[in-house]
Amino acid sequence: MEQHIGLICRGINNIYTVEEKGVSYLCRIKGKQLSQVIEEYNPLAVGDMVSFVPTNAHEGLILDRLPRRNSFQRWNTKGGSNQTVVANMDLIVCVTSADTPPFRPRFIDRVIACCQDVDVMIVMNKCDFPLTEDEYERFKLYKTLGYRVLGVSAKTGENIEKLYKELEGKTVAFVGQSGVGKSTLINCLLGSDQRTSEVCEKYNRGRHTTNHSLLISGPLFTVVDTPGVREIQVPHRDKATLQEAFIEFARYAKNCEYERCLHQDEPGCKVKEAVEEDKIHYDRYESYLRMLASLDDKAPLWAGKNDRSNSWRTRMDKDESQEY
Ligand SMILES: Nc1nc2c(ncn2[C@@H]2O[C@H](COP(=O)(O)OP(=O)(O)OP(=O)(O)O)[C@@H](O)[C@H]2O)c(=O)[nH]1
Ligand SMILES: [Zn+2]
Repeated sequence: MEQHIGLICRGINNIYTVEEKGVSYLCRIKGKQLSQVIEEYNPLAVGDMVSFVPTNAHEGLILDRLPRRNSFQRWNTKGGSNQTVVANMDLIVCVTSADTPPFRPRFIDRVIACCQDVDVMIVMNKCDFPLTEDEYERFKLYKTLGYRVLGVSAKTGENIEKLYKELEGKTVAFVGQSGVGKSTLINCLLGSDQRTSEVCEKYNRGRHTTNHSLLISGPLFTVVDTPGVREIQVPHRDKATLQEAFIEFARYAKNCEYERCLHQDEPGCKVKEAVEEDKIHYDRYESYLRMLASLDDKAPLWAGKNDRSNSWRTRMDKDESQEY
């Protein structure tokens, strides 16, 4: 059988929509498991390229996942493993909102830490609501740190044109807390209500909540709408790599006394010193420490830890809801 290469546009209950040259196939994984992927919550994510064989004009079987260029991963508490939300993007757009839900900078910090080798841009939606001075300062900090930031309103149309320009020619994923307006913004940018109408028809309800990722090809850019989450946790990984998500640490970290300093309580830590001297924003440091602590609780199920009890699960669930 002839092998084809396609792009995963959607995955629901182990059935994946794979697109090749404008033709869609509904595919399952051949043999139910991809041989090379064992340690992850989900073997495939939207944005993955796969090899597959069509079984008829509309269906097929997935054989392999092609190597990923990058990914956006989070910790899946229930599954006790890392979950890839989306792969192979040119840009992750972290959508936040000025109000309802309120601005949560630590959520943004975690989104940044969930990006593996992919650029992130921070978009503040619902700018028709005012920010407090403190919130504004904390938002502006991302710009100072070198991130692209933009305030927009899907409701009034403010800066939508500018956002459009940022996305042109790219494949991007919108991620963020539930209710910040990801789907509304996408509809606004694509000039359609593709996402909302599709879900409304299917479930026959007015207000929709995105419950699975979907890749939508627009005329000038491609966008993935991801399900909103109430909380997000950074994936399990080597603790020493977490500081890569805090770019302002680097210039101080290189002078820390210990080579693998985690900037907690180590003597001669220059990062901590910089925090004390207000050279690093205290809230960002606090954000870092919380994420670092959360890594202690994460031992992936696949790492051979079979001693985890129900009390462990309960603790994790509680931690997640208390993360702010
Ligand atoms: N005031 C105001 N409301 C907005 C704006 N953008 C979206 N909303 C409203 O915010 C609510 C949530 O919007 P959604 O687009 O469903 O949010 P979402 O981020 O896709 O939510 P999930 O699907 O749960 O992830 C809706 O009632 C929108 O009408 C905005 O710019 N200003
Ligand atoms: Zn240090």
